[in-house]
Amino acid sequence: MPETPSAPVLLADRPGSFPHGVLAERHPAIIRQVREAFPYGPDRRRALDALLESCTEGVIEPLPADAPDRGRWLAWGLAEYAGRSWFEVPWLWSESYFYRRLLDAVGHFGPGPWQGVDPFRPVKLAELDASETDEELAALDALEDRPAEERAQALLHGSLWGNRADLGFRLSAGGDPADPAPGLVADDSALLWKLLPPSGGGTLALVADNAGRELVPDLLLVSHLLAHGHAERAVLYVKPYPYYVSDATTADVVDALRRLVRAPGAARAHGRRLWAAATDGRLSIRTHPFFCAPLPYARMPDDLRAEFAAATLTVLKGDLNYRRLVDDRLWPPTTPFADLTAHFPGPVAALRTLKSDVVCGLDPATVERLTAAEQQRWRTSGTHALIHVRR
Ligand SMILES: O=P(O)(O)OC[C@@]1(O)O[C@H](CO)[C@@H](O)[C@@H]1O
Repeated sequence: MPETPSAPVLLADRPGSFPHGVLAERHPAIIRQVREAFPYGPDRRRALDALLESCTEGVIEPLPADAPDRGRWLAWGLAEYAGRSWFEVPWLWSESYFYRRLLDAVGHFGPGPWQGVDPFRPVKLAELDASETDEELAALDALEDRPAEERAQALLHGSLWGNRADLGFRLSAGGDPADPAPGLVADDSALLWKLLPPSGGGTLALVADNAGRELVPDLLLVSHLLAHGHAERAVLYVKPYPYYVSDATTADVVDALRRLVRAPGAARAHGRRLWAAATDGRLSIRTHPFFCAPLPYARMPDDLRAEFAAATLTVLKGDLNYRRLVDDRLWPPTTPFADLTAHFPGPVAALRTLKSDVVCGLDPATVERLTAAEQQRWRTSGTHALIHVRR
């Protein structure tokens, strides 16, 4: 296979660019949101103010000498980047490290009263308990009398668009026959179903993204795939600690399962099936430090590589996982997904709404249509999505 020519690493050094806006506006807003969401004492508030100063006017600070994962972060690049501007190192690196520093500021790693407290729990619970979630779960009942194949496709789209926190169970029927799933810029779902056929058995690895209204449809998809034999086992990978505001942890999986079990109708049946699958081992929850690493998946450690190699298909959810899977560079959008994921062990799929600049695997006509209609906005507006699969 010809070597894929490289492309520039995405940086946040250009005011007006999307990455710059995330660091310069979104991160300060997140610090303020967290600071107001909890009755933190003066020490934590001072630490949050110091982080605000660092990430807007200052430089990347090292972790405290007693940080439990200091060695890991030094191996991930902290020795090289400490002392430099947040805006001049790879955007993926500085964005990811911001969340590690935020957890430090709120005392998440302890020791102390805030050890283990998720600073994003209020926003996660608000979303999970929102009335929209009730409506979206009620939509499941209308699915029940549809053919299994149609339910599978609708739940796949529910998981895909859940990444936009818009759970709309998009039935493939209805809509414009010419474009049954508006907003999809690439759709390899036919290959996904070839890799996960009904009664195919095997193991699905699903690398989750956000909690709440993305994790619920992810779990519903897993429930269907297990119930209809598309997979004999499912492994749900979540983050080892709170990350990127809404990324799912084990606590969030439990909250989502409880939300399903206490819902009426088909949602409750899914919840009970998933709870049983988790207790008998058909559904495992796993995590790994690398899911909070500021690095592309091409650099994953061997133990995680071996787990994915053993899966029939690994599905990575969301924008951040996509950026890490294909490497956060400004690739030509028509660069083949298979080329950029040749490093990944075993068949791999990405279900992602486009919320940042990186994209690949699009056909030229699609790029031309999108650019003519929206210049470059289609890359970051969250109104488009893709299903990429490489066998
Ligand atoms: O992985 P998710 O949750 O889909 O999205 C995460 C993310 O898109 O949010 C930020 C701004 O949208 C990006 O920097 C980052 O990639």
